[in-house]
Amino acid sequence: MSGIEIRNLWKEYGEQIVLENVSLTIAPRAFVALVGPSGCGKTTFLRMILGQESATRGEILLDGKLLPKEPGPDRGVVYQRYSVFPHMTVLGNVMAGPEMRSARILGRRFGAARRAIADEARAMLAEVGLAGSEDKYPAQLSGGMQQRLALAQALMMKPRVLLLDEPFGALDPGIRADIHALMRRLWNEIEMTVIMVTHDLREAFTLSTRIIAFERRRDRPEEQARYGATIAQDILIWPPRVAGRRTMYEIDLHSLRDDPTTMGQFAGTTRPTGDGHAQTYSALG
Ligand SMILES: Nc1ncnc2c1ncn2[C@@H]1O[C@H](COP(=O)(O)OP(=O)(O)OP(=O)(O)O)[C@@H](O)[C@H]1O
Repeated sequence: MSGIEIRNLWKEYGEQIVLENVSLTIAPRAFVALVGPSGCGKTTFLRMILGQESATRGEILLDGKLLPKEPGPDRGVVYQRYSVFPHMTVLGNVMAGPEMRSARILGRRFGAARRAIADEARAMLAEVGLAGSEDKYPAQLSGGMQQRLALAQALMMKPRVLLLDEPFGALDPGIRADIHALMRRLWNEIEMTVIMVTHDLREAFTLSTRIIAFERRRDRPEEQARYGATIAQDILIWPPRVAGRRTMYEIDLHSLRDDPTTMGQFAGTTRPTGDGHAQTYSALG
């Protein structure tokens, strides 16, 4: 399981309030898209879940336990660019994380352990469509291939939460469609919760189970220091998507009733009414 609970989270940098009182429950295996205007704190929010930034106030819990203060293998991340090591081969990049972990546990890497990691890395590269590129360096790959590599590298650590910061933002539309299909397959197959920052609403609707929009409700310059961004919209994708179940007919809608991913706890959520139609609640009313 990998449910995330965010309780009354605030982030301030000096005088500037970036995030204001964000509370959110994310169900295990949800795919949440995070949208909002530039500078509203999406990356900051992701970095707090990753453990690269600490909250000024509030808590983040993963499966009911407070998140450790530093990044760990339970949380993987892919950025728009520069997620991979340029001086390592494709295979080396994918092996690096597990090798470091096994070196820490065993003191050094034994031949058999290393071979097992290499086998797993090759299988992962095949999974993301990079079989045959094992000996290349990242600079020899296209942008789409580099992002596939970054995904493979993150997934090798078997994260419970995968954080994506505009991972497909720099790709051409055709390549982006291919990698969307890959991303959807990986989310269906692997037990993980995904949180993705994107500027592309179409991408958000294509991939996610739920869209969270951050917005600064008061945005006059003199108010910026006193008010941060918070959740302005919480939109359920309808018909619902559930990881591992590809069609609506495989989804037991009644079992979803207590699932915040699909039922949405906040104003602005689109809820199924039970008769197959969606009902949208006003965001601010
Ligand atoms: N380390 C930092 N020190 C001070 N201010 C910061 C720091 N990191 C971010 N900020 C500020 O916090 C605000 C939110 O930044 P953030 O990058 O999280 O926004 P964003 O919504 O991801 O923006 P974009 O969509 O443009 O990537 C910005 O005003 C930014 O300048």
